[in-house]
Formats: sequence, C-alpha cells, structure tokens
Amino acid sequence: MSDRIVSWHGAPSKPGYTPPAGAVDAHCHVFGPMAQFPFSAKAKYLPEDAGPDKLFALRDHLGFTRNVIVQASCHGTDNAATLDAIAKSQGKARGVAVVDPAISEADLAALHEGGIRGIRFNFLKRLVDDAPKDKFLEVARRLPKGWHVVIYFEADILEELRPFMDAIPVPLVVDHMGRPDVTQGPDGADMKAFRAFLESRDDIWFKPTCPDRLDAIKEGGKGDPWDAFADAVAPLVADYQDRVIWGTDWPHPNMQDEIPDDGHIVDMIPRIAPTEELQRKLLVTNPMRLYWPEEL
Ligand SMILES: O=C(O)/C=C(\CC(=O)C(=O)O)C(=O)O
Repeated sequence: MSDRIVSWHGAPSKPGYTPPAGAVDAHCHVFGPMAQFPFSAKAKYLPEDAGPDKLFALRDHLGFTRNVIVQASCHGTDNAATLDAIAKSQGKARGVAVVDPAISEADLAALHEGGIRGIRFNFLKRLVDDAPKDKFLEVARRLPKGWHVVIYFEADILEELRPFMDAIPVPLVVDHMGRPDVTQGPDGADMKAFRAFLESRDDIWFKPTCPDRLDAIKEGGKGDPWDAFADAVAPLVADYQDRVIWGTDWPHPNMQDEIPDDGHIVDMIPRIAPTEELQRKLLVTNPMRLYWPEEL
C-alpha cells in the first residue's frame, strides 16, 4: 500500500457554470511525476503523481483555456516539474516559482524564459520550516521586470507580516485571501483586517479561492456547497474586482480528508462574482494583466 497521498477527485463533475473564452485557472500545481521530478527532502506531504497531462485534461473538462502553475511546497525550490508542465502547455501556462533567495540573476532570467512571472513566499508553518523575511526582501528587490510576489499566510499573522509586506517593492498577490475565517461573515474581524491591508496599497491582489479549505467541515465550516465562503467573499470580490484572480487549487494539497469536486469548485464562481463583467475580470482580464501582459 503506497503511503503517497491522493488529494484530488478521480472523476470531477462537469460544472454547471461555463467560464468565458480565455478563462485562466490562476492557482494550480503539478506533483511530479516523482520518477522524473523527485520531491523535496523537506516536503511535509508526499503526494501521488499529478502531472501536466492530468492538469490539462482537467482544464479542458472544466472549460478553462490557460493555467498559472504555482510551485507547491512538496517540490521545495526545485521548479523543474513546474517548468516542465509549462513547457508542455503549448503556451497556455505560465508559472510562479519558489526560489532560494540567493538565486543568481542568470537563473532568474532562465526562469523568466521558462514562463515564470513571479515568486512565492510561503509562511504556513505546516508546509515550510523557515521563511527568512530579510532574505526574501533581498530577492524581491531584484526580480525580473514585470514579476510579482505571491504570498501565502494565515490570518493570525497578517499584522505581524505587514512591515515585511509593506517593504516588498513589487505587486503582491495573496493566496486564498490570507485564509480568513469565513464563518465570521463578510464583516468579521479577519475580513476587516484583510480589507485594511488591501486599502494600504493599490497593488495588492488576491485570490478569492479555496472554499474547500476555508469552509471545510474540519475547519468548523459547512463543507460543499460552501455557503459561508460565498457569503463572506462575494462582497470582497465586488469591492476589489480589478485586483482578483481565481484558481481551482488542483490537486488540492492536503485535502485528502475532504476531497473537493472540481466541478463544484468552479460552480462557486457565479456565487462570488455574480455578473458577467465580474467573471470576465476575475477569470480573463486580471490574470492576463499579470501573466500575459504582452498579449493585451
Ligand atoms: O495549495 C495551496 O494553495 C495550499 C496548500 C498547499 C500549498 O500551498 C503548497 O503545498 O505549496 C495548503 O494549504 O496546504
């Protein structure tokens, strides 16, 4: 019996919602294949293979056109699997890397050539051992032109991270809204703190994503159809509609106990972005600005 984890649905349903032409799944990952792309010795989870063939089949099944592949912590700072998937996408994928802060200019340039357009700082203690803020700042100050920083943190350290994030000189994209407690509702303390952060700079973007994580039964939520998530997040998307991008988060790392149906994840889109204009910004215009600006 393999001790490797399967955290994704084997036969996701077809969503009722049809994304607009050119829609981007702007937060997803690839795992391995391990034989070709071994996982990091520091990985906190050991997944089964979830490679580009599965990712692109899901993209087509859900009605999306492009992917932004975000380096998952299980691959550490070896971005080879992410770069391989981008290379196999026929120009329909870009990526976000996790790098050693000492990375050379030449290696940053090579990542850009490989389709990378940002780096990710992960502050979740259950995923990474250390997050050296001073070294992160140093590399954030010398990124290739047009790159941004994707940042992943939990709501309880937002205030502690503010001085660090305020010092990052490129646009910030916050994964999963910094994981607010959505059961507090749209006017809860976590959402109020996140809104204050968004108001502090006009180049802070976020992903209104991961209803399966944030409204999970194990987190005190209700689970699918994730009503608390929809109620808490829709006003935020409306108020910051030019700074939001969306993703499935497939293959849903660490969700093996409450594996989401990706069709249901996609059907959350009209609940958090109820008009065609909002959906077009969330799924097409905004991710294209960040990842394919040369095509606008
Ligand atoms: O996939 C996500 O966005 C969320 C993750 C996993 C992750 O970030 C990673 O492994 O890099 C999580 O909360 O476990």
